[in-house]
Parts: sequence; structure tokens; C-alpha cells
Amino acid sequence: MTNPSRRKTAKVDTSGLYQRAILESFTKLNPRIAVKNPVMFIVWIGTIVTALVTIEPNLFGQASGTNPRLLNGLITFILFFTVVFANFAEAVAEGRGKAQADSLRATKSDTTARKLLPDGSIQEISSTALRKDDTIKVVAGDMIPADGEVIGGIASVDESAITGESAPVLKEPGSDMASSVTGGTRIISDELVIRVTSDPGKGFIDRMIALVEGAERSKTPNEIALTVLLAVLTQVFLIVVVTLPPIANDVKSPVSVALLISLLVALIPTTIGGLLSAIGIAGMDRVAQFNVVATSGRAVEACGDVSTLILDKTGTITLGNRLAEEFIPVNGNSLQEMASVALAASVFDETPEGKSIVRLAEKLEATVDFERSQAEGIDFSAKTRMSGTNLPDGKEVRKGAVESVKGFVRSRGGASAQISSELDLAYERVSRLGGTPLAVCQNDRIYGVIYLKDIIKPGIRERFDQLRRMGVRTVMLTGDNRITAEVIAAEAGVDDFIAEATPEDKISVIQREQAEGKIVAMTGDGTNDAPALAQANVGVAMNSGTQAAKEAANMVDLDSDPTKLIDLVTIGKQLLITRGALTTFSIANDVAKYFAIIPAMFASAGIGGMNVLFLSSPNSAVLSALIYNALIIPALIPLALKGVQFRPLTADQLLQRNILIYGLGGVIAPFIAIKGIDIAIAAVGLA
Ligand SMILES: Nc1ncnc2c1ncn2[C@@H]1O[C@H](COP(=O)(O)OP(=O)(O)OP(=O)(O)O)[C@@H](O)[C@H]1O
Ligand SMILES: [K+]
Ligand SMILES: [Mg+2]
Repeated sequence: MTNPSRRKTAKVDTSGLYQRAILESFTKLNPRIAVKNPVMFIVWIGTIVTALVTIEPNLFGQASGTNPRLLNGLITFILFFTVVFANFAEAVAEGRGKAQADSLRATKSDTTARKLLPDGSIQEISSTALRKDDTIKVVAGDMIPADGEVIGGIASVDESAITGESAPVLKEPGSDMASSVTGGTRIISDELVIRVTSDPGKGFIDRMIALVEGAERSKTPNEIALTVLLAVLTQVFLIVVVTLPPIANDVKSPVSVALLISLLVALIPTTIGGLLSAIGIAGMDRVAQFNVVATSGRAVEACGDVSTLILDKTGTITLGNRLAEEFIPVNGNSLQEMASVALAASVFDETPEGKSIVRLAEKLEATVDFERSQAEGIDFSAKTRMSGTNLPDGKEVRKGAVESVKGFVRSRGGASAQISSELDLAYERVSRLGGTPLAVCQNDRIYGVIYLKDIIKPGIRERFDQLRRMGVRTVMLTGDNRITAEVIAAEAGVDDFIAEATPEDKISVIQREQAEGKIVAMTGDGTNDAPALAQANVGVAMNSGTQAAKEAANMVDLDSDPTKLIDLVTIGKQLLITRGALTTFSIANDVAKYFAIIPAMFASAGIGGMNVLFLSSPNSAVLSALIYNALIIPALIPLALKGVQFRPLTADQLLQRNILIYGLGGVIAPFIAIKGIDIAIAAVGLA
């Protein structure tokens, strides 16, 4: 697979991005900002010192050479731009986020809210005065002033400001999914009564703005570890360079301070030091381009470490619009009899499954012979795995997972003959097709099996193959029966599956994997997914999901596409690999720079044989190495922002590949480049 492709995103204005970044590159020279990047800060201090010896070449003792001022001046100039280039890399990466924040902020205007008082009257207040648990009313045309849960009314809402999706979304109370609204979206029909769920400045859009602006971009654990490693490496080279002068004096080749600083800057890992934060920011940006909001850089990075992926069956691995395909009557009942019981059991069922059962029954001309207003609907729950209706005459009709219905019939005193081999045959036939069988019963009698047909998403098998090659194990979790689960698992190519799973099973699977040291990712949307989303290392909530799920998760998918988890894992892995590759490249570069500068330093001692690059003059050697060292930073900005070419391989294979490409390339490339710059310098007669 190549880089995950871009999808539609909310419009971001990136004009002026580069001008702003250039400006920022200079404001970031402020020592208080610069000190946060230890490697580049050393370069910045070095620049100041070389500037001093440009002004006063004899500052640290008698200067030698023909024109020390010119050489020191050139070194100062190059070092200064090394720092500016690193700042530019970071500024460009940040700029994309800022542009996105600006377009988000445009949705956040201060509006008037209609607050509903306990006595039922309406008070008009500023939206910024709203508090959590206030009740408000919004009507067609209004901007919804705060995040909330719909508690009354039904209306369509335009959420394009957040999701970029222009189709309006229906909002109504009760149903888990459709009842949450986001401040900044617009109601386009009817009216809603909303209970506010966040204080001003703490809503979803506010969090997104803070996030993309980098206010909350704290360094991730991996980034901190690498920064420490780079700082240690810098210190080692600092010691090496400081101990050089006595040796140089011994061989009667005293070296100038400017040359020592040049050597130090060439050796310390400035390439990765300059690009490190840009790589991290770009990772978050790439997640944002996929229309996913991450609460922290840490969450994005955790995606790269994921070793177990927990996925739902219905709607994630399968298309999820499970529709009634066939009624299979059993126990001597006719198709007509079964259809009317199935219809009776589904008249109150608002799930897609329930509605499709009604449609199929009506196609078979089934009718109900009771007054709906007198009957009571029994909602489906993942715990009971059944739904149905209590009829006015006391009859109880149910439909649901076959095991659950068997249990129900037994509890109503059903004869064991009801649990017939005919029933089991129908159940197995549907399951072997990968379908979901629902048994239908009335009191103590089973009437038949409904075949709910679902199909596996096209291309999902290839994606699981890719994940496997990356060393990620996939586990499918489903409330469905074992046979169906097995059939779908085999067809989709997941590594493992858990059937007849209750919502609680999700959390225990995650805990079990984590106990084995695995990093676990999962998606979810319901309130009952919230604990599992919080427990998982990467929890991705669907934007269509409940507020509780969104709060527990560390990412929210604005498109509500559960398969995006696969893209996120890819983005996270790519982030880690990019960082690893550029670190390898940066350190490998040192070999060439070392061989360019050291011979130049000891030139007067007559050890020119060390000049393996045959550079034209000692001064040109130093300048060439430094110019290469500076230019490589902007040259690698596109790679840092885009990420290195990504292939689904295991960590070991990737390491080998990286060492080969970026390690070997990192040794060879600078030799060629430095030689080229040297020729150019000699040609213009600069040194
Ligand atoms: N509307 C419904 N009425 C009655 N029973 C249902 C209904 N929807 C699903 N079921 C039964 O309950 C079982 C569990 O449903 P649940 O939604 O928990 O899991 P699932 O959709 O099968 O799998 P997944 O967890 O992958 O979404 C289903 O397999 C089915 O047998
Ligand atoms: K360097
Ligand atoms: Mg489900």
C-alpha cells in the first residue's frame, strides 16, 4: 500500500502559509522559544560566538590564516540560516494547523441563545453565558450555541462546519446516536430543546481549535525519549570537540574557535533536531486530513505502536445494513403464521433490522390484529439480544438471538419439542451463510427463523492482510452466534474472533491483551462502549456516537467510519518510521562531514592524506560541510511533512529497510553533495 490517500476535509485556507512561516522562523529565534530544542539551541549559541570572532578575530587568542574575518563571517551566516531553516520547518508544520484553526474559529461566533427557565419562559442570553446543564431552545436558522443532548423536538442539522459533509443529519431525543449536537453547527428545519453539556470555551470546537493550534501539543513519550537521546549525543560531541585543541596543539596545528564550532555543528544531529517537531505536527495534521480529531499527539503516536486491533463485526467488517432476507418457518407453522408473528414482534423496533423485518412481512401481506396504542414495545438490548412486543391480550412476542429466544420460551414453560432439530437446522443454515439468524416466538412457541443478510465490506480482507504484515493482530468482537462469527471471521481474514460477546466482554478483551503488553486500539459509538474506549490505548469514537463515548475516546472520527481505525494505525506507523528514518539519515551524515572537516583542521600539520574527499582547500571543506548541513534541513521538509514511503512490513523488516536506505544513503549522499558544493565554492573563488 502507498500513503493513505487524502479525503475530503473542511476547507482550510493555506494562502500566505509560507510568508507567515518565514516570518515565524525569525520570531522563533527568541532564546526562550529556541531553548526548547537543545540541539538547535547549541547551533544558535555557536552562531553568536562565531559572530563575535567575526567582529574581533583575536577574541580568543591570536588568529591565524589569511582572512579569518571572511571565513568566520561566512560560517556565522551559514549557522544562522541553519537555525532559521529548522524554525521554518516547524513553522510550516504549525501553519497548516493554524489555518485550520482559523477556519474553525469562523464557526464560533458569539450568538444569542434562548435559555428555557424552569417556569417554561424563555430568556435571551449571550451564548457565552450558557453553562453546563442549562436547557435551551433552537429553531430553524439558528447556530447551535453549545454542545448538548437533544431532549425535545426533532430537526435536521447541518454539520458541514465540522464534518465537511453537506447532507443534513436528523437529530431527535432518546436514541443514543442522533441525540448529540455540537456547538457551531446549524439547525436547518424545525426546532430542538437541548440540554447543554459543556461550559463555554470547553466545547468540541474549542478543543479542536486548541488542538490544531498546538496549544495542547505536548511532546509525546517517544519524542521526549528521542530529544533526550539527541541531547546526550550532542553532549558527547561537545566533549569530543572541546578536547580537540590540546591534541591540535600537540601536532602544532592550532585550530580556531570558529572551526571548532563548525565541527561541532556538523557532528551534532541538527537534521533530525531541526525536523523532529515538524514530523510530529505533520502526523497530527495527517490525522486531521482524514477528518479525525485527536486529543493529543500522544494518541496519534500510540496508533503507530498498536499491536492489537479490536473491531466490531456489524458495520465495521460487514456493511452493517443487515436486512431481512427470508423467513424460515419451523415447528409446523406456515410462512403466513410466522410472518405475522415476526411483524408483531417488530412494529416498535426502530432498528434497520426491525424495519426490514416489517417490510418483508408486509410484502408477504402479513397484518397485525391488535391496537398499536394498547401494545407495549420491548426495545432491543445487546444484553438480552431480543426485542419484541407485549400485546394488549397479554401475549408476548419476541425475536432475537436463537439462544436467547430458546431461553425465553423455556422460561414461559415451552415444551422441549419447541427447541426442535428443524429450528437448529434453520439456525445453522443461516449462520453458515454468514447471516444473522433471529428466532421468532410467541409465549411458549417458536415460529421460525429470520435470515438477516449482511455482507463483508469489499477490500476488507486486503486491509487485514496489510495489518498482519505490519504485525498487528485483528480481533473481531460480535454479539452474533459462534457459527456466523466463524464464517465472517474466516471470510474477512481476521486473526481471532469472540462470538456472543456482551458489551462487558469488550473491556475484558482489551485488559487481557494489555496484560500481555499489547497496545490496543478499538472503535465504538455507544455509551456502553465508553469504558472500553477509555481503557484502550487508542479509542476512536464515532462523531455520530454519544457524548459519553466521545469524551472517553482519545480520537473522534468526524465521518463516523469505523474502518478508519486501519488508516489511523497506518498513519501512526508512518509517523514512527519517518522519525526513525530521518534520525538514521541524520546520524549517518556525520561520517561524511567528519571526513570533510577533520582533515581541514589539521591541514597545517601536513596530514593532507586524510583529505579523502580531495576538497579544494581546508576553508572550502569546512564551508561545504556546513552549507550541506544547513541545506539538508529545508530539503527534507517535504519528506518530514509527507512521511516516508510506507510499506506494510513488521517492525524488524522496516528497521532493516531503513538502515539500508536511510543509513547507507545517509553515508553516501553527503559525500557527493559536499564534493559538489566544494567545486562550486572553488569555481566562484570564495575560499
Ligand atoms: N433489532 C433486534 N431485535 C432483536 N434481536 C436483535 C436485533 N438486533 C440484533 N439482534 C440480535 O442480538 C445479537 C447481538 O446484537 P449486537 O448488536 O450486540 O451485536 P451484533 O450487531 O451482532 O454484532 P456487533 O457487535 O459486531 O455489532 C445479534 O447477533 C442478533 O442475534
Ligand atoms: K549536524
Ligand atoms: Mg451491533
